[in-house]
Amino acid sequence: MERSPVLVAPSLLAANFLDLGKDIDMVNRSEADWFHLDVMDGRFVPNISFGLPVIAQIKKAARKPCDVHLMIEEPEKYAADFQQAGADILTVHAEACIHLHRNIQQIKGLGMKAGVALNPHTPVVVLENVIRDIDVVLIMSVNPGFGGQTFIGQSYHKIRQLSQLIKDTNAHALIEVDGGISPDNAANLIQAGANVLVAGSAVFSSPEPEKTIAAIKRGGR
Ligand SMILES: O=C(CO)[C@H](O)[C@H](O)COP(=O)(O)O
Repeated sequence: MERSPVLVAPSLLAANFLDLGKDIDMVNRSEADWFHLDVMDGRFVPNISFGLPVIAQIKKAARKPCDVHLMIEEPEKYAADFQQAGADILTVHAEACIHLHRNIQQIKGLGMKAGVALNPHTPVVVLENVIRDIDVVLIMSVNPGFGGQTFIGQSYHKIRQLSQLIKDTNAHALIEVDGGISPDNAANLIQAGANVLVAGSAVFSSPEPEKTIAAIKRGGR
């Protein structure tokens, strides 16, 4: 069977917020597939980023789906607000959800695709009983909270384990990987089974960001 093409989701966390419209236009023009938007609350992760009003503004200019990654406690309190702000895919952390199954149903009930993120220390097996309900699993390949960190090599093993779980359970979830991704490791990630690659610093610190996006999509070539 032919493999579906890899999706690329530039993370606006690394964009220039003084000229955000320019970076959004670049992503619109590029071969990128989604906008990746990182929301941090200073509690679930040791950093605070941006929230609902900024996402609502980004949504007005974005011509591609908005993939919102909630690094926040009690995400269920805000799911409807993020849907209103324009999230197409809403990802919560397994570690932040006491009732993960309920949270996934809530997101889908609001008409969004449901994502579940796993921190580097969280084993894939925690998803065994919900994997068939999930649209996207986000494997964090750095500890969440900051851009520009070094990719954690153990993530390859986790991607392969998740890929096997998806096959074994006949699930349809996409495997998204986030943290320390660049054209240098894209081929290995795709080979391991990743379907969606998130990249922040590699894209927005590149002198030719559109070419970098295209290179990640083609596995570094
Ligand atoms: O979720 C994140 C941080 O928590 C970012 O999306 C991720 O780190 C991407 O940034 P970079 O490509 O610079 O590593």
